[in-house]
Amino acid sequence: MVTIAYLGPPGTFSEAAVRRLSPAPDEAVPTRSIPEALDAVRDGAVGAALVPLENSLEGSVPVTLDNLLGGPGLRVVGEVALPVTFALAGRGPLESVRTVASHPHALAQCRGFLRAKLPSASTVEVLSTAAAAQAVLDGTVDAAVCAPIAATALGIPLLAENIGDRPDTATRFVLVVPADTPPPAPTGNDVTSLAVYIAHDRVGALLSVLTELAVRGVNLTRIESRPTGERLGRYVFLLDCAGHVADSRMGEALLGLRRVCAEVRFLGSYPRDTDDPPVAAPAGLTDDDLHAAEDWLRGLRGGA
Ligand SMILES: O=C(O)C(=O)Cc1ccccc1
Repeated sequence: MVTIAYLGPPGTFSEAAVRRLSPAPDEAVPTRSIPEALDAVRDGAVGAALVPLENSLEGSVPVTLDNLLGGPGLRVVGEVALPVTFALAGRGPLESVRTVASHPHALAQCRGFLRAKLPSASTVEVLSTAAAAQAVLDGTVDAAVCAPIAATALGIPLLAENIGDRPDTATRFVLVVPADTPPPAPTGNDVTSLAVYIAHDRVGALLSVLTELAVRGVNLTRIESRPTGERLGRYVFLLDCAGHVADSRMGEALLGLRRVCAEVRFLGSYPRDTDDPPVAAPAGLTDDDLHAAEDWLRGLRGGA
């Protein structure tokens, strides 16, 4: 039985994402914070953690990225893309709300509503959307931005529904396990996540990273930088590349990156949670083209 830690308490979007993996009820373990969920994997207290990584509107969840990069011993083996809709829950009426609590990412995605409808309310950042609903129940804040189900479970009235700045946002969660776990088998629609430390004293260092991928026909699906924390001007680049470490093209690209970067950390290869097919490799850059070229070279060298 693999137990999965998630950002609790029950009623968070993280719990909804965990349920998509269908663990038995006692196999999903709520934690107070995202670092606690990841540390529970490092300590061996649970077999895996499912943590939010990025949102289609607000971008990355820095605490997840920084914890994955800052600490050793973790690997990504899966993802869940979850549509999220936000409600305002609290004791009404709406005009009497003075304080609104939620997870920072949820508050950020409802900025338009909060500015328009509650311009003089103060926002209070808490560890999760369900913790915000609990704070309403405890009487420490007037309202929470949370999933409708979190409010209903606690018997808190909904003051407004679908309050996100866009109706169609999705959050991407990643399934994280101990680093000595081998990657799952390739499916043909996979993603490989890397942390790349460029050679800072080289002009064009980032361009050479992108070139190593492009010339091998590896499609970059996400790139962002985070400060390394060493000093101003030092960044690590987080790349998501379409493909699996077992694919020939990806292997070639990794060999290239290893040669031009100060450090390359492999964070994992795992199936994409999408119905969209992968972008096809350009002509001449498929794995078959690569194998044909390898055969040709072997022939030149007098091999079989
Ligand atoms: O607080 C939650 O419910 C979470 O799971 C984190 C989160 C917050 C906002 C959008 C998606 C996930």
